[in-house]
Amino acid sequence: MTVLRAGELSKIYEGTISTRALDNVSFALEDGEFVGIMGPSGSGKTSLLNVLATIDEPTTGTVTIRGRNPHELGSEEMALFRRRELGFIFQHFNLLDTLTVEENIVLPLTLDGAPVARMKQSALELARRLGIEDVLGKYPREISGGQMQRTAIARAMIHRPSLVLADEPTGNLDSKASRDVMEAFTMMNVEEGTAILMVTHDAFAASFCHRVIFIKDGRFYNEIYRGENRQAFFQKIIDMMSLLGGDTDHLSQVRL
Ligand SMILES: Nc1ncnc2c1ncn2[C@@H]1O[C@H](COP(=O)(O)OP(=O)(O)OP(=O)(O)O)[C@@H](O)[C@H]1O
Repeated sequence: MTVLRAGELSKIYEGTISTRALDNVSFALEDGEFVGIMGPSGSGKTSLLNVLATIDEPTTGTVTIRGRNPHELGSEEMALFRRRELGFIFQHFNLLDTLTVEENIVLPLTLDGAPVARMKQSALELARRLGIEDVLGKYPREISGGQMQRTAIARAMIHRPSLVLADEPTGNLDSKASRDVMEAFTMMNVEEGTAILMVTHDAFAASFCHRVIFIKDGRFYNEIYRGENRQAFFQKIIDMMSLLGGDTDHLSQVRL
């Protein structure tokens, strides 16, 4: 079944000079797929993610998530839809500083009024699987970036959303923490069957995806599939990034 469909999406920002950030972008994500979006700086990746995440409206075109167009929902329905169907993971983790790791993880369930014992049990199970059970009682400022991002992953997973949208999830992490975080994404994808769409500049992170879609100047440019070998895929991604041009400072050092 199709989890997410982007149908001929265009986004124009009006201003003194109007900018066409997205130009007729179409693609679909099937159940359980893990897909990366890459492209040079300014190619429209964030605009695309914001439209898909219902944070922003497309100028034209449609977004369909599990057969429904969230942009057609009223604000209350939209809030519920986002909370139930979607998980979000950001570059800056977006954890609440005044809550412990455990409280951050169960936050979506708290909003739904779930029983405390069940929430604690779910948080513990997820924390074990993500290797963060030792820090459940700590505050975000007391843990590492990799642990913060795994906390954010646990929080996104606790609702068992059908789709997780991630924006540069390894953007603030060193290579060891990036690997842990990408392994956590893979666990969520394989064990829970969660479909993931991840925007990234990081070829290492992208090499964990099944497929990477490249965009340039707001348009679909190409897509490549992983196959069996992640190292070979990493090289193909690097080659495609050099072909695309644009900023290459984001090219991650080789860390297979
Ligand atoms: N709110 C806005 N108002 C006007 N123009 C915008 C706005 N947001 C983005 N743009 C423009 O739209 C284009 C696409 O930007 P976008 O942020 O989607 O690209 P990106 O691929 O995510 O870039 P980066 O990799 O640098 O984050 C750029 O030309 C940008 O300047």
